[in-house]
Amino acid sequence: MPGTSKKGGHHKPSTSTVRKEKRLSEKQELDQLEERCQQPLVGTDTMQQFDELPISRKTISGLKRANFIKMTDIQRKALPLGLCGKDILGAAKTGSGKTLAFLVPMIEMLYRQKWGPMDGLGALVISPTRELAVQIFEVLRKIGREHSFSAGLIIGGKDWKIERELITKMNILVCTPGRLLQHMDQSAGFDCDNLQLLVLDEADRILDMGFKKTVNAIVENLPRHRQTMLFSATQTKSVKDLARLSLKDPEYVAVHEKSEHSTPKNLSQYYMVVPLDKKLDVMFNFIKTHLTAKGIVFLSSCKQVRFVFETFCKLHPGVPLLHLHGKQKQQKRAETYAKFAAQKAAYLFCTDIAARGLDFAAVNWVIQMDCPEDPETYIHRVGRTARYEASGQAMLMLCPSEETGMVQGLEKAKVPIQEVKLKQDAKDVKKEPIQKQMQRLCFNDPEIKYLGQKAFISYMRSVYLQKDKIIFDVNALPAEEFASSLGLPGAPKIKFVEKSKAKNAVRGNQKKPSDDEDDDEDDEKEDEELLEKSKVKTLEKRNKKEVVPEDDTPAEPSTKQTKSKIEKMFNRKNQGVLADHYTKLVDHDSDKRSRKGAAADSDEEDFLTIKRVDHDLGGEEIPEDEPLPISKRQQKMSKLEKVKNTGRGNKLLFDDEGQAHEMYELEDEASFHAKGDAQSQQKAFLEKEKVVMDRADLTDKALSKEKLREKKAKRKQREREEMMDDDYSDDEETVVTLGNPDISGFSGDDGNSDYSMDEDNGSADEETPKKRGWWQDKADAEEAKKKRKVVEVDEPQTLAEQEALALKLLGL
Ligand SMILES: Nc1ncnc2c1ncn2[C@@H]1O[C@H](COP(=O)(O)OP(=O)(O)OP(=O)(O)O)[C@@H](O)[C@H]1O
Repeated sequence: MPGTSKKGGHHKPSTSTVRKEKRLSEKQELDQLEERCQQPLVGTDTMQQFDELPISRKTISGLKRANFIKMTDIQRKALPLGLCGKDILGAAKTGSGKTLAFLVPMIEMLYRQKWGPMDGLGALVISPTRELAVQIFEVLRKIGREHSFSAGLIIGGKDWKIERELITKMNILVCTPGRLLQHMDQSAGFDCDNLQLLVLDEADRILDMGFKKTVNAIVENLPRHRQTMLFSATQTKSVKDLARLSLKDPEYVAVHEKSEHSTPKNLSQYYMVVPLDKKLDVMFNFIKTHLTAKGIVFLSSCKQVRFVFETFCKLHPGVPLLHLHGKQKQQKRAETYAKFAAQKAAYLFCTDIAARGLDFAAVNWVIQMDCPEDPETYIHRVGRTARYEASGQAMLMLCPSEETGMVQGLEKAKVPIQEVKLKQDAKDVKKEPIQKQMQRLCFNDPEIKYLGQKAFISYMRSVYLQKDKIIFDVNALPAEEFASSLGLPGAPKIKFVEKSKAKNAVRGNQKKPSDDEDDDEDDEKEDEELLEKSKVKTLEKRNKKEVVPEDDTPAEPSTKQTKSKIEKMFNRKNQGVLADHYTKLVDHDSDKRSRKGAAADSDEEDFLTIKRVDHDLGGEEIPEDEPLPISKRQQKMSKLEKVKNTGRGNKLLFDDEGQAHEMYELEDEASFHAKGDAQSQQKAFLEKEKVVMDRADLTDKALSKEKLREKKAKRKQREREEMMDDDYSDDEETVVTLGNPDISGFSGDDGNSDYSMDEDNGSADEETPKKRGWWQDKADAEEAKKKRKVVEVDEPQTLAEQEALALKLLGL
């Protein structure tokens, strides 16, 4: 009988029967799920496990395999609503499991709607950072492993062309706002008209000013009729925000709102008042005394992160150090993320790019070297530890001027934090191992010094640009001491500090600037002015080809005369390099150019510049009373200038006797005529030259042939490599991961689902080796491969061959 085989008298059902049964049970399940989801929610509060909810077997199995059995509070509250298609505003503490609270309803909604390859994009998850997007995508891969949707990760930093092609074939996208909008604008064929569900993770961040325009533009491209979910540990309740997302009667799910604290209960939080110039010392000592810990250290700018990371690495604390910030290339960021996740003991220096959502296992400490801009940022930063049921510790370093304002803010935000005192010996001026070493590093390596100067400036700028002027007072900071602590011979002069001082002097003893609207406007105007002025100044400087002097001169003229010996030596030693560095230091335009390039594929740069619009400082002024030091570079340039002005040189040829001759000397007439008449001489010359030219022509042709051959070989090699890459593209963290096992055929995971296009292919597809699906690990794929054992034989020709084949198939 076709389709059946006989072995030991046992009847095996045919493949089509198995498929029919499977289809039927799937249909029954879908009907039941749909019915349960339509019913009013009763008793869901008491449910403990995922499998008590109307969730498909496939998802439950994915959840189980990832060890998700019991629901967390936010999941218990949000899942029933999400599964019923409600719009949700979800708020719960960091590390409480919000990711599953939106991913499960998302997968289920598409499953219940029998979403297929031809339906296009069904669900969209937007994350503020690439790292968080990757993380969400990984969870989706885990729990959705048994579903057959195609899913893609769109975060920039990868091949645009490939992304553009694949994005049109995805059912689910996890992305960062900038890159998504770019595709909406530029990728023909990418449309979201069918979108059913939109999720904004870390919604308050995505909706804040930095992403405002991008998000508005994205939302304009989405259908109004859809389900929308917003999640964050610090949720937005702004009616305006919700209106622009067109939420329909959203359910506000805030599980920890009534709890006493806004941070995880297993988190111990401390703050320490540390003078600005002692922070590096304290941090380095902390690392040295916690060598077996895993910690995340937050600083306020990329430049500080780089400086502290580079210098600490050179000081060899005895534990791996890593750094993560928005100006790194995507690949580097991904590598750092993976490395830190895998380390048991390590310290990661980072900006707020890592403040939200990142879920590194077993982080013991979160240390905030720089004060966060507000309590929300504090809550997200410390939330990188004490996740789920783990415990953790957090330390906040506050400058004396920041203490009162910040501690009050934290209290208001229900953050339980206690003060620890800095040990007296750390305050002791004589004990400054880091400062001495920093000086040495800066002295020996101009790059480090340059980084130090940039770090200094960017820190001062970040404080200056902070909104909350009660906490952040740039004039209260000990600039000179801070510069010394970085190893710099003096504080780079910064104009905005001067300006701010002057402003305060005018204000006299009036109360400190508050963060009300007017003040903000004032600040913004002032920032814009500064930016414009310094742009003009930088341009003027560049036009004049001015050499910018070494600007280590302290801000105060009195200290200018007392240049230390070390400083003078340093200046001499690194004069050339420094002149170059200083050009870089004031060349903010070029900085911006490079930043522009980076920002093109760096979303978080967008938001990091919101309140911190990158203002040029314009403060690197040339002291009028000092002669300009001339760098080697400039000396060289002036030499060139001199040579230029001396007019064109003459080319001379020297004969065997050493006599100089002009390149073209006129022959005397007699010797010219002695060689024959002019015409025959011309003919002979032309013939001779033709031989030379022909020979050269031949060599050129051979050379170009050789080059063409090489080019062709290289192209072929590249094509071969690309083909190999295509075959294994889902081995690596790609921008777009093929969510479907076979994008061109769109076959389902087992080819049996109701909406699988090739379900009638019978057993033929069983014999075709399948590509590894996006939900499968390598090991899984290998296992599946082993299971699909196929006996390969040549067509039997004789009776004996047919018998042999029959025995082989019967396993005898
Ligand atoms: N039901 C569950 N059972 C076991 N572990 C869970 C469960 N839900 C989530 N987790 C784990 O808890 C950790 C935190 O989850 P998740 O990253 O979703 O938190 P979050 O609320 O989004 O945090 P954040 O606000 O920082 O983004 C993760 O490691 C996740 O694997």
